[in-house]
Amino acid sequence: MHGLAIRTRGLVHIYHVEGHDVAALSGVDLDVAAGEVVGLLGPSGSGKSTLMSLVAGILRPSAGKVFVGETELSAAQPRALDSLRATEVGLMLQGADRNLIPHATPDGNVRFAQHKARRAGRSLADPTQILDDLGLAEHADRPLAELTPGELQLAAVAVAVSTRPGLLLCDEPTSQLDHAARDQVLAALAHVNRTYGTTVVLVTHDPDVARVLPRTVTIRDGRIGGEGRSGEEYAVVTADGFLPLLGHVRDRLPPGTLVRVHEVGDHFELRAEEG
Ligand SMILES: Nc1ncnc2c1ncn2[C@@H]1O[C@H](COP(=O)(O)OP(=O)(O)OP(=O)(O)O)[C@@H](O)[C@H]1O
Repeated sequence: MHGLAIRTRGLVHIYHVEGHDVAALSGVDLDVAAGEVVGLLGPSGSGKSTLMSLVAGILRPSAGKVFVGETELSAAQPRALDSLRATEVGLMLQGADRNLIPHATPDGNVRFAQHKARRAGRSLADPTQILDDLGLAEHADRPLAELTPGELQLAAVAVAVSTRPGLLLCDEPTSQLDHAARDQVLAALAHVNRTYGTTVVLVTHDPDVARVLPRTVTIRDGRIGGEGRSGEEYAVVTADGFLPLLGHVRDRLPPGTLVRVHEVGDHFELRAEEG
């Protein structure tokens, strides 16, 4: 069991595009424990993919810190980031085909994905075993063109976990799949988490997927806008003491509203000033 924890502090990312800046993340404090399964939710453009790329070490933050396990990615040398990506962090991009070599079989894909780690002297699970674990034993040697979308996504999971990473990041792993295939992919991710202790973070837009996850984190406008625990929504106090309002409350308390915070026994009440 060797899951990796994630910790981000004051994470900011700004893209510079044709002379102007786009702030994709504006201060994200996120803790994911080793061995957790967490869903990242949020509207299109809220910063989910940017956060995944920062945690994967593909992008460097404009400010703030990202830790994966003991490694501070924001301060790591390019070579250390390369090695982390080749062995410790598995990344599944959106769309199975972006994670697979088209002319190789599932078995060939897993072998190729293991190549760098094997050359570095790591002892790795046999590709047959990995594909068997994910229910792809019968398809190991078939051309990808003969596989269903669900089987292709399972092959992408096999590739992403081929070096037994401590952290698996998946960008919309169940989009464009029918319900049966979606459930198979979720079961495969749960299996990887349970069996290897891998920490799993997945981006999803599917409310049915969000509902079955033990924890969800919602990104809104480049910040953590709320968290869900088994379907219940919570606001989260940030490291610097801000409390983002959840959607429906936000609609009723426009910017500039004066709010009193009353301590009433063991709980707090928010009271908006009239007028
Ligand atoms: N390579 C880039 N160059 C410039 N701006 C970008 C780039 N990637 C993302 N952005 C901008 O950063 C913001 C956050 O984008 P990001 O892709 O992280 O959001 P997202 O929540 O993953 O969206 P989606 O659900 O549509 O994938 C958006 O305003 C987006 O336009």
